[in-house]
Amino acid sequence: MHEPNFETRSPWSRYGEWQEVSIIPPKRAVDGTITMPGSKSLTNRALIIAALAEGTSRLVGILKSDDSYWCLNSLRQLGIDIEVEGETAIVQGGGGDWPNKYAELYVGAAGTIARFLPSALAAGSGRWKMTGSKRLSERPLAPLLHTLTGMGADIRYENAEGCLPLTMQTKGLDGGSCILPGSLSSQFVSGLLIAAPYAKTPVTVQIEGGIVQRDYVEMTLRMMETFGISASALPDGQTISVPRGRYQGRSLALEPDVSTCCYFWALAAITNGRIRIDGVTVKASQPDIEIVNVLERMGCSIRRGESFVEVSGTDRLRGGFVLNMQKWSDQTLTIAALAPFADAPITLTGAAHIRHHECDRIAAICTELRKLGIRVDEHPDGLTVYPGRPQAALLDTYDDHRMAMALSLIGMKSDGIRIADPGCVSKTCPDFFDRIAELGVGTVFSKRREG
Ligand SMILES: O=C(O)C1=C[C@@H](OP(=O)(O)O)[C@@H](O)[C@H](O)C1
Ligand SMILES: C=C(OP(=O)(O)O)C(=O)O
Repeated sequence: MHEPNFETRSPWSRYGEWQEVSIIPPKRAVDGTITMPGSKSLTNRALIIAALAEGTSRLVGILKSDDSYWCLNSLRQLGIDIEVEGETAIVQGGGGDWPNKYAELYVGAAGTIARFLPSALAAGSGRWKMTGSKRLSERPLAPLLHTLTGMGADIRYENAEGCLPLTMQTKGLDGGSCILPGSLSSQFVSGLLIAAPYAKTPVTVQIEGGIVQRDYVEMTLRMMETFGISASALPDGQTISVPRGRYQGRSLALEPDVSTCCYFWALAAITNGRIRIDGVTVKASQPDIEIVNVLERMGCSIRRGESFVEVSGTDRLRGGFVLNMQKWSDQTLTIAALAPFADAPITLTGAAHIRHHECDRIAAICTELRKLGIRVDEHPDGLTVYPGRPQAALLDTYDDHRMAMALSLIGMKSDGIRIADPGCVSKTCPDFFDRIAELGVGTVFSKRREG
């Protein structure tokens, strides 16, 4: 079993004392109306932009999970005053510089912080050390950091060049034109855009090649606009220009986390139940909302309300299709977990970049599905999953919240599924197992860790 990196678990995490949870299929069809906390992606964008802004921001409906905790904590280390009252964060913006001129920043396992904060740091002046989990230190970051070096940041690497841990000495971003690759992660582009208004000259970002998960860049541009900065993109979307300016503090309500909603809609799909999530619509800015169209194609009934989305399942999910996951690849694991229960194979493509996420997600899901006796073909950019009846097994989660939540779905339909290291869900959904238990799924935690 994969040894978790417990340092990444924040005070907002749960279940850390348990080595395993058994998932027991619900006794009767799941039927519920629920709400979800705020989006991880929107929370961390809003926190960093509010910290850069002039004046006070009030962010309503933040996500309280490891990824947002380490973001908040890093901003506080930089001298930004942030108060959290329930699910609201009140941020006193620093106006584009950081009050503390030296800080040691630990960013956990969060790709969003590792890719969004360095540019924002480089826009100010000071010296900062940034460290993260072992896995985060292996994830791609070099293209962004090299761009920042080209714009004036002095970055020293403790181990491998272009990776965490690092120390940055900065005195403002020079600005100008830069080229960033789009195929590894959309977060490089988002990261540079967030800090771009504070550069000494306007910034133009040119995206090299196709970009994965483009909607997250659109989400960044919309959040910048909310705080008063309008960037402009050429019609092909590959070149984005950002004017100089200063964000202004704002009050805003964040959308619920659609990526987390997907596990609950999938729960309805797989158990032939019904889950309505209030406060979300199919017009959500997050790309994972595409799952409702796919569940519909698989035979589920969808109600697309003015202020809710409801999924009702079916007694046999339909398969027999190929899906390109490039635009919403966080849900590759969810669809792969549903696929054994479909009536024909499902092939997922376009997701080579998820080999660089919290784990090599393509290799990991293939390995775990095979442990269940499910036939899987692994491809460089995805996988094909064949219909089958999952056998009882203890499944590894690779310190990856999405592996844990997706594999749990299998236990909601099949007997004998045990999930290792349930605590890893706290990266984005710390109370995941309590939430499914409230809906009638059995959860039995076992093997208390020592010490
Ligand atoms: O910008 C964001 O908030 C995100 C972008 C995506 O990452 P990549 O573009 O690195 O794949 C996504 O997988 C991640 O969960 C959140
Ligand atoms: C890829 C993910 O996270 P991040 O890149 O933000 O760490 C995710 O949440 O699935």
